[in-house]
Amino acid sequence: MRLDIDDVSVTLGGQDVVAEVSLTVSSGTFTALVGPNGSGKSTLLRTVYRALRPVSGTIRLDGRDLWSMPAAHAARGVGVLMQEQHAGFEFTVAETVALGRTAHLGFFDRLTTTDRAAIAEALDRTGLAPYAERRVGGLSGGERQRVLLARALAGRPRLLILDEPTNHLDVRHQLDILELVRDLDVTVVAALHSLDLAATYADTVAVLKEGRLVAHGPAADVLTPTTIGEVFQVEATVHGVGGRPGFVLKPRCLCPGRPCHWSCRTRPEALLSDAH
Ligand SMILES: Nc1ncnc2c1ncn2[C@@H]1O[C@H](COP(=O)(O)OP(=O)(O)OP(=O)(O)O)[C@@H](O)[C@H]1O
Repeated sequence: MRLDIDDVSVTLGGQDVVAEVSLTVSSGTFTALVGPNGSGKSTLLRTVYRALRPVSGTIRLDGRDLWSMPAAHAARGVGVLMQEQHAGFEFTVAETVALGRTAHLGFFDRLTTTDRAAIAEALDRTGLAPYAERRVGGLSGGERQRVLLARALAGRPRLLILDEPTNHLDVRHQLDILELVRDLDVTVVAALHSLDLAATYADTVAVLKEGRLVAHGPAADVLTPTTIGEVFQVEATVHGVGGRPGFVLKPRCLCPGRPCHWSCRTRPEALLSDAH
């Protein structure tokens, strides 16, 4: 599924949280969304799965306007793994993953053979088949994250929206989840904090700063020391890893000659005050 975000802006609490973002994600490709805390990544993703309506701009899925199509139709095509999403602790893993079929069912419909096959496939892909009858409440944070991914996959989406999918996961499971996602035959847009993971797994990287898209393209073109430095306020050294960039980062200190202070990085204006 091709995703076209065209000139999208979102205002929340009187602030422009996303401003005039245009981004095209080709069918079957993986785009990583990176940017500092509060740069608008989650907000932009929320507009793509119809949790938030932009104040202006359009979002199209395979050329069709997202907000003109029936909600159920949009939900069938788009799988979502949100940040800090709650999985009902009292449900079993299989029951939770089955909820991923909701958009395909009528109100009183029972699960069909197709639904059951999709659920089994999602459990299998995420390595959760042996956990199917366990209660979600008894799982670790990382295992719960995989359950939520399985739930998203059970809907057999053509576009997968992931907001920090590697949260709570150990390094091995971070790699596993991104390998899995990359190898799916779906379009993926994932907010990631790790530049290394973004560079390793994404076909393209989109960089947000203060709600604006400042760069989009292959990681090697986009994640340069200059761009990383300007966007994240860090000193970046970029080195090649198997044709993909890898990064060594250290804080950029703006208070030369004095011991560096947290506020120099978070509030440069504090440098001017006596309090610093
Ligand atoms: N309902 C709201 N009202 C006012 N401001 C909001 C609201 N929701 C989000 N914001 C603000 O919008 C900005 C962008 O938030 P968003 O969650 O999209 O950022 P993010 O890039 O995903 O951040 P993080 O990396 O910390 O998850 C933040 O400054 C946030 O405080």
